[in-house]
Amino acid sequence: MSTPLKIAVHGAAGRMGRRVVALASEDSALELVAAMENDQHPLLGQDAGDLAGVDTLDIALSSKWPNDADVVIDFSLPEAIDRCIEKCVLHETALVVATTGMTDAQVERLNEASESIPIVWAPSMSLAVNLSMKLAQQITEKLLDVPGGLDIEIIERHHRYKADAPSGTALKFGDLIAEKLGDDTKHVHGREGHTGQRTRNEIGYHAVRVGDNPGEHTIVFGMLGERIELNVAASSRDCYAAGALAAAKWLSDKPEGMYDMFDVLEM
Ligand SMILES: NC(=O)C1=CN([C@@H]2O[C@H](COP(=O)(O)OP(=O)(O)OC[C@H]3O[C@@H](n4cnc5c(N)ncnc54)[C@H](OP(=O)(O)O)[C@@H]3O)[C@@H](O)[C@H]2O)C=CC1
Ligand SMILES: O=C(O)C1=N[C@H](C(=O)O)C[C@H](O)C1
Repeated sequence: MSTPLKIAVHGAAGRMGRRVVALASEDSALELVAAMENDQHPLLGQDAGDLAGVDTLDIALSSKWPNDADVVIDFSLPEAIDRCIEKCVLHETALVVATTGMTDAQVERLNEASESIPIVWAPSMSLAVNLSMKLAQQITEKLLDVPGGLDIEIIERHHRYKADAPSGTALKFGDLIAEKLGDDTKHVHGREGHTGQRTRNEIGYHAVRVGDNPGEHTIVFGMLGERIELNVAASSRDCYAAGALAAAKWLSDKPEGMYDMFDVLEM
């Protein structure tokens, strides 16, 4: 039997962090070596397994950075990401970044970090979402010159607690579709008032926040006379947690560089 991969979870007491800890605890190829949170977190000191609703793992929630992790999996907040990047570079630890809503400056720092450590960065770790992204590109390509023109709108739905809008996934859907539409694509966020007619080259984004929805994206391809709606919806957070763990395993033998879930899933 080979040695388990040592993983640390950053944001371990969060909604996603707890699911990553829970799924990792069931996987003999993985060993949780640290569960990190901010230094003011009220649950510091509690066992990560207990918090995740699985067996006690003897790993206390802590703000201390581990020095024995092979891969850090980050599901935290933009406020927390800078320290995470710094520490991974310092300890030469591979990093899976799932956090969304980062600033351009943070993305730049992440790219710089990828010159010295391997990083997987994706706004959605879900297999179905990443597959849908490829399908959205194919549909766009096929419909580009449809008579009467093509209108693309992205509707995302998430739980009421989500802090960023639109979702990182919606933005990535938009960027990938824009690659097919052309350089003059305009990204339009919501509409209100006397907007005038829709222009040909825009992608509209609409963020819905309702109840406990773990994440749903609908890409509407509207034409004159018919429409396609590509819908991908999570029924639990485990699709993201499982994807992040697969990314950690995939990343463990990779050289420094920036990778995404298309690389992990070989799409
Ligand atoms: N790529 C993907 O597949 C997915 C990405 N996400 C993204 O992951 C992120 C987390 O989502 P979710 O779990 O729902 O959010 P939560 O708010 O439940 O979890 C974030 C956790 O990070 C903690 N945190 C805050 N500051 C720090 C710090 N300095 N160091 C360590 N941890 C810290 C928070 O603590 P506190 O409560 O004290 O603030 C909280 O426990 C979001 O950006 C979300 O969009 C979510 C799902 C899938
Ligand atoms: O905050 C969430 O919950 C999610 N965030 C990610 C995003 O912003 O794209 C991924 C997923 O949709 C769930």
